[in-house]
Amino acid sequence: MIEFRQVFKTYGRGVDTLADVNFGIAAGEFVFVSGPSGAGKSTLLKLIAGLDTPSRGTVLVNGQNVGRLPARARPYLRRAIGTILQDAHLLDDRSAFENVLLPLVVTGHSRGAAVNRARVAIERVGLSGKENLRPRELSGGDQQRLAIARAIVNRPSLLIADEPTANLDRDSAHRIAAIFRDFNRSGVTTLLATHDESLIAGYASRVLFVDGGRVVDGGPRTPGLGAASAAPAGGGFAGAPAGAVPGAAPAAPSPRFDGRPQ
Ligand SMILES: Nc1ncnc2c1ncn2[C@@H]1O[C@H](COP(=O)(O)OP(=O)(O)OP(=O)(O)O)[C@@H](O)[C@H]1O
Repeated sequence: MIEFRQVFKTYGRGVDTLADVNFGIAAGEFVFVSGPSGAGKSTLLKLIAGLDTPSRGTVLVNGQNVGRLPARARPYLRRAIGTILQDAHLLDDRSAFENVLLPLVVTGHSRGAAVNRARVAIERVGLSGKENLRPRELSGGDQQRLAIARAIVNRPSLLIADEPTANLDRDSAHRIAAIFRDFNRSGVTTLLATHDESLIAGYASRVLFVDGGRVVDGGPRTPGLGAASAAPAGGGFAGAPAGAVPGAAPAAPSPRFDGRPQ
């Protein structure tokens, strides 16, 4: 589902934030992206989400070269990927419910269908009863739940979250991680960037370590969670040496992002 081939990312004339990065993630995997502050975890996620482009190399998502997508195709990519960035950008002049509704309105759903979907999303993240509160009236954990509901309301096949448990106490962090695990079990490929070793330790799943511009594939601890059973253990790249170019990831049926028929 995701493949990095000899990817470099350099900001300005500085050092390479990412240098010769190669890995693959199969549909259905649950993967942590770990590494020290400033290592390039956010950069990695932004390249996948099409929010930034590589300086060199190829980033493929569902077989499509994200860096080369024409501007008109980018909205389709964004809809297929639920993205939760560090700054959630929740809209404080709207209720929690309206925050979740908005992506559906933008994608042209009828009001009735949008309301139904938003209700389901709110329920799945455990925010029922808090729909009418403004984001600032929610706890940090509930704000993360809201950001997740907004990210999944368009039913993406891929969910990417950048430090979704930062600033949360341990219990809240683990409850948020459990929400991601549940989405993964329902078939959504999930990538979580985190510093939190205790979070990673609680899940027997694959870890990509980002450090010094390189990405080292920690491989799977055990076969992936939930829907990962649809993919080979570790997404087919188990045991690959760090930096090895993986084989083609098993392709999952997926929408094209360029709006053309499949
Ligand atoms: N838009 C940008 N312009 C210039 N430099 C950038 C930009 N985005 C990231 N960087 C630099 O790239 C490096 C990696 O940043 P990135 O945010 O990807 O790291 P991170 O691992 O996510 O860090 P953290 O865990 O602290 O969020 C840093 O040195 C950062 O200053």
